[in-house]
Amino acid sequence: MSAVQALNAAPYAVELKDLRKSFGKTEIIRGANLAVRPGERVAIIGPNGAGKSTLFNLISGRFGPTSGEIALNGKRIDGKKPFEINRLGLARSFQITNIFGRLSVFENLRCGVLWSLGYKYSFWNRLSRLRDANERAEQLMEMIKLDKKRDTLAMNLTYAEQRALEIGITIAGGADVVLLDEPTAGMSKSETKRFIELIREVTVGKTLLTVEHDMGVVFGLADKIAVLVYGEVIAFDTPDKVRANPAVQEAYLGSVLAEQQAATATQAKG
Ligand SMILES: Nc1ncnc2c1ncn2[C@@H]1O[C@H](COP(=O)(O)OP(=O)(O)OP(=O)(O)O)[C@@H](O)[C@H]1O
Repeated sequence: MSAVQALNAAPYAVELKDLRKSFGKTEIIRGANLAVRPGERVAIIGPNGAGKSTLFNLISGRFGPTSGEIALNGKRIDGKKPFEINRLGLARSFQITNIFGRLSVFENLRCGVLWSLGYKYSFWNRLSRLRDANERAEQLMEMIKLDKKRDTLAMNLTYAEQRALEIGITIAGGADVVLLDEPTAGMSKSETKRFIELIREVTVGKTLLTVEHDMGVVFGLADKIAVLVYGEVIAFDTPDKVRANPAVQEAYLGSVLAEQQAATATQAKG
């Protein structure tokens, strides 16, 4: 079997089948289908209110679907709790930074590692003896390029460094599917560029799903783009094909690209 055949035979990393979610009488996710192969980097884009965050909440188990199926590496996960899904290999970071400000970079990462190993608070006084956790935290710190800030309290890091730390905590448990919600939101252009590079590096060999509004990030990071409009995936393809897709142009991308080009032109003039 060739490598390509083997990949095609492997179960999808994430698969959604006719997924639906209603809040009260309003159906927000309306029969979404998606099949993401292991190792793919996928950006989910779509207009405000299309249901992107809801989709993430369904995949990570924060909400249960009204109907339909979600599978992770071929195993059904719909209806499971977030921590169970996490143990099965899916990790998610949030738009709101989820770190301990009064702990150092190293301590934050070590907490992430220990959490993933299922340690309890009572073990924390023996932390220094947990050599595996320490080693893994050191490795993570190098991966996210914060090794020079090892003992800095998280609250004293820059915003971009805090977001990097958060990604380190997210991947601490070794999940092979990573969900990042607007990873570069609030960053400057140069920070964003560096951050995309960092995300690429730390997710090598992993499956990545991001929700993203910034088309620069989408086209710089994604192997494939899923376009969500009114709770349905209307296109799922490579960036070039999605860009050229008339249905996507009409429903979303045409106006967004025009807006972003206009904003860039205004900035250039100013
Ligand atoms: N817990 C909830 N209860 C009721 N309605 C909700 C809930 N969560 C989301 N919604 C509604 O679902 C719709 C989709 O919201 P969602 O946040 O998933 O969209 P989105 O595509 O992520 O939007 P944005 O790009 O603006 O972040 C919105 O109309 C929102 O008000």
